[in-house]
Amino acid sequence: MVLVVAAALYDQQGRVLLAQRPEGKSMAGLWEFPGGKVEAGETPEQALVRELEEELGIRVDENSLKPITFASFGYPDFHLLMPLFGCECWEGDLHPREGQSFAWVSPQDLHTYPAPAADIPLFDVLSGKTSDSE
Ligand SMILES: Nc1nc2c([nH]c(=O)n2[C@@H]2O[C@H](COP(=O)(O)OP(=O)(O)OP(=O)(O)O)[C@@H](O)[C@H]2O)c(=O)[nH]1
Repeated sequence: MVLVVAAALYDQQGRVLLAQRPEGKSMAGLWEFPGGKVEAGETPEQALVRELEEELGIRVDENSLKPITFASFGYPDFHLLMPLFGCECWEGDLHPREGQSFAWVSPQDLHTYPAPAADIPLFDVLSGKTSDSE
């Protein structure tokens, strides 16, 4: 099982940041939440603060990370467990430090972006979609 932690960064219009996985990585071209694997000895919050600095060049206080939901998804080669934290404040401007493209997306439009299968239930949560409303 692989523990990955991810962030839904919100701008002032309530849009969410998606990043496109660059060429050369697994699942290249798909849009996902910034984040990455939790390393040995890290809490999920510490890992997310580190990843956001490494990937986007922003500084986030752990206290600004609010748990939203999680993904638990079986890929053919590993099982992903991924808590998703919301974050509305950070320091610094976003820079694609790993060559990613960025998109600020209204929650109801998240489904129009091709994404890893594990993310689809997370898009449902963020857009307020329930099984009753399908
Ligand atoms: N950051 C992030 N990773 C996700 C999301 N959804 C999802 O399935 N993943 C998967 O979780 C893993 C995160 O790994 P990572 O981003 O730290 O590492 P990486 O690019 O080096 O991955 P790789 O070793 O698979 O190439 C990847 O397999 C990625 O495809 C998501 O929304 N955000």
